[in-house]
Amino acid sequence: MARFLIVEARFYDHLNDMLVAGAKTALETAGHDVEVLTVPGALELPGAIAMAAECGRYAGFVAIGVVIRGETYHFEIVAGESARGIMALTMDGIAIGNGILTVENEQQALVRADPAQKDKGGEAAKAALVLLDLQARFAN
Ligand SMILES: Nc1c(NC[C@H](O)[C@H](O)[C@H](O)CO)[nH]c(=O)[nH]c1=O
Ligand SMILES: CC(=O)[C@@H](O)COP(=O)(O)O
Repeated sequence: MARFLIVEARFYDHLNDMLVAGAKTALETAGHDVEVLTVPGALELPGAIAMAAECGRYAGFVAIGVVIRGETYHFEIVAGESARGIMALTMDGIAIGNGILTVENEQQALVRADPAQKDKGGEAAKAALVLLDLQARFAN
């Protein structure tokens, strides 16, 4: 049993609730403990995970967020930089599943967030579990 931290960027409440529920179910079904931390937006996710990783309390992380394209270049910044930051932490050996949706509209997000449909929160949690297994396999 390990302790996981779900870090959610709470930008769209109803979509977040579904993504977090899917992630929680996947982790708890696998027998792990879960805590949830909330940050304002997807750009805060990598920094928050980096800070939490420092304390050594968590075996792995799931980043949850929703970025919906607007009218400006902001979408590219938020979508690209949040993914880049999480990938950098992953390359440092931290077990993180990326559950940040980057979509054109709310309908696309709903289908992907819903645990009964694409369940991207659960998918991200399962990715974190795989990375945690790999950490153990390659530890010496
Ligand atoms: N537009 C979206 C954002 N933008 C906010 C940023 O993530 C950040 O919180 C702000 O720039 C302050 O640093 N965040 C999302 O999660 N989703 C969006 O669609
Ligand atoms: C992430 C986005 O594109 C969006 O939330 C911001 O919208 P806008 O580009 O219309 O300011």
